[in-house]
Amino acid sequence: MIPMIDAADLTAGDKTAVSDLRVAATQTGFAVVRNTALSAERVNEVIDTYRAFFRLPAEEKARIDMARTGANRGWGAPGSEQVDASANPDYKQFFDSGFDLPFDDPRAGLAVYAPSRWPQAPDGFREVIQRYYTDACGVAMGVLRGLAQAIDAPRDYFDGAFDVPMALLRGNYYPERPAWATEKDFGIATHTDYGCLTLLATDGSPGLEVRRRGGGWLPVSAAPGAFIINFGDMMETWSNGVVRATPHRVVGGDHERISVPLFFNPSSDTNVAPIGSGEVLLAGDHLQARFAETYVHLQKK
Ligand SMILES: O=C(O)CCC(=O)C(=O)O
Ligand SMILES: [Fe+2]
Repeated sequence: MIPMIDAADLTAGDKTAVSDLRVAATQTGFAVVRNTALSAERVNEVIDTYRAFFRLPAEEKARIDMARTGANRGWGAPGSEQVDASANPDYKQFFDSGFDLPFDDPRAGLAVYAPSRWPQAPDGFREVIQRYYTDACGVAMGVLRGLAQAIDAPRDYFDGAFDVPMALLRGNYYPERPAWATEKDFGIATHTDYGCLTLLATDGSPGLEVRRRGGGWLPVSAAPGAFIINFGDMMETWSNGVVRATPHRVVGGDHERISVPLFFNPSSDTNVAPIGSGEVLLAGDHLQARFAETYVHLQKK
């Protein structure tokens, strides 16, 4: 069973909400969070906005193809991400945007803070996506405060680490599963997320499957307005394995599907080495290493 958590209860420190989040973080790996500051209307607007972008001709999207850059901002064409080395590159396409650094920030040269690349169409795309980015980061921070409490740390434990978040907002577009797809082809192949917390909105249709600890796959879906959350590799490392990163995938089926993950990651100079280990592992290096493994254009050949 995937826990269902009320965000307002979590903010209030409600015991049940906190203990449900503890179960999600340490056992099931996934939860559904509802009653956040983001309404179903807002999420539908974002999904419709991404859909209008994905419907543009490929030549148009190619003008902001991330493959021509050394970073991961803009359009990711089908086949541009390979999250599992034993599977083929994913057949999904996607659009990634990131945190807007002030222009004089000394971190401006880092790929993890690369400037977003915006399409000329559809109208209003940038405004809708940036507004959602800001508000989704707020919702994610609220979940992290609950997580801190759930793992017996002070509620503000993570706050200082996320003031310049390497947060990446993605729109995923899965077409109908292609007729040519083999058992090595996926919408997105089996993977764990790379960062700390993923806040996932979807169009409500099924497709996501979560690996059960005992084996097998559990379908998880949530209507727009509810969010699927899970934890990534960085949080697993940082928490000394207390919080777990859980593998998941989308095989794809007979319908198109849009999902919108916010990958919520701390500032690049955060030490995410296991707490108490005395080691140093910078969040920026951790994240960049995972990007270099999985984005085809960043893979070392
Ligand atoms: O589309 C989904 O439901 C999951 C997407 C996902 O796992 C990802 O983008 O990391
Ligand atoms: Fe994922």
